[in-house]
Amino acid sequence: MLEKLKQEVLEANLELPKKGLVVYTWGNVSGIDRDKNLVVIKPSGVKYEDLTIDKLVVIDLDGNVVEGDYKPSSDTATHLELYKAFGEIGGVAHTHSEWATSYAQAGVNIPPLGTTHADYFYGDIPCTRAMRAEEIQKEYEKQTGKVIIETFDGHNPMEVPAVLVKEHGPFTWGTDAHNAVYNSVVLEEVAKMAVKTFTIKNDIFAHKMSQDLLDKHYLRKHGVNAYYGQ
Ligand SMILES: O=C(CO)[C@@H](O)[C@@H](O)COP(=O)(O)O
Repeated sequence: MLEKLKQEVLEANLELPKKGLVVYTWGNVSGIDRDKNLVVIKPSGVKYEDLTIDKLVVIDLDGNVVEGDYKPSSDTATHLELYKAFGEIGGVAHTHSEWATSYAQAGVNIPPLGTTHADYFYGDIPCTRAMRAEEIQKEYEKQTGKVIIETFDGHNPMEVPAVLVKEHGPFTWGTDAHNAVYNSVVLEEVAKMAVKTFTIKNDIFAHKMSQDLLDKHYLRKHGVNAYYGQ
């Protein structure tokens, strides 16, 4: 069942160590079949070098395992909350990539400083609020998803397909599992450049890019009259 989606999710997961975004088992990727409302996700705690298609887990939107012999990722409930709230997304990725996680640990949004950011993210990449004790103690992973959704209240998740979960790390999403990982790669580069920019000169007022340039770069790629590429 879902062989094409499983292949996509396998390749997207394997892309994480290839791009240097995960160490050991510090991440996971999933993809959804919106017709069947089924999600394919990495099994929990399985090393990337041991990951094969038959180890992926198929779950329904309530988290019930429909197919697979392994336990799904411990972050499954977070992925499911995102799929339920953001109807247009087809894939979710989570990593502990160094630069983005450093922002998450500092509890600071990544502001748009230049066109690299603006080509993919139409504004700040937000950091969530800290999780409350009761959210940590009960249904922690589900509550993590809810805190992300709260952070995006009133904002289009496709315009900024990434979030920094405070004291934890980044989640990204996209049209499918590959696109979610692509956004993780871009997020990491943008986070690294932001740290370096502030290291050279620590002045947010000097660096925050103009709204005109942010509009130009985001909309020429993603707007109704986009003209970037072929
Ligand atoms: O966030 C964390 C740990 O802090 C997890 O995402 C990471 O260890 C991966 O967990 P899984 O192996 O997917 O269960």
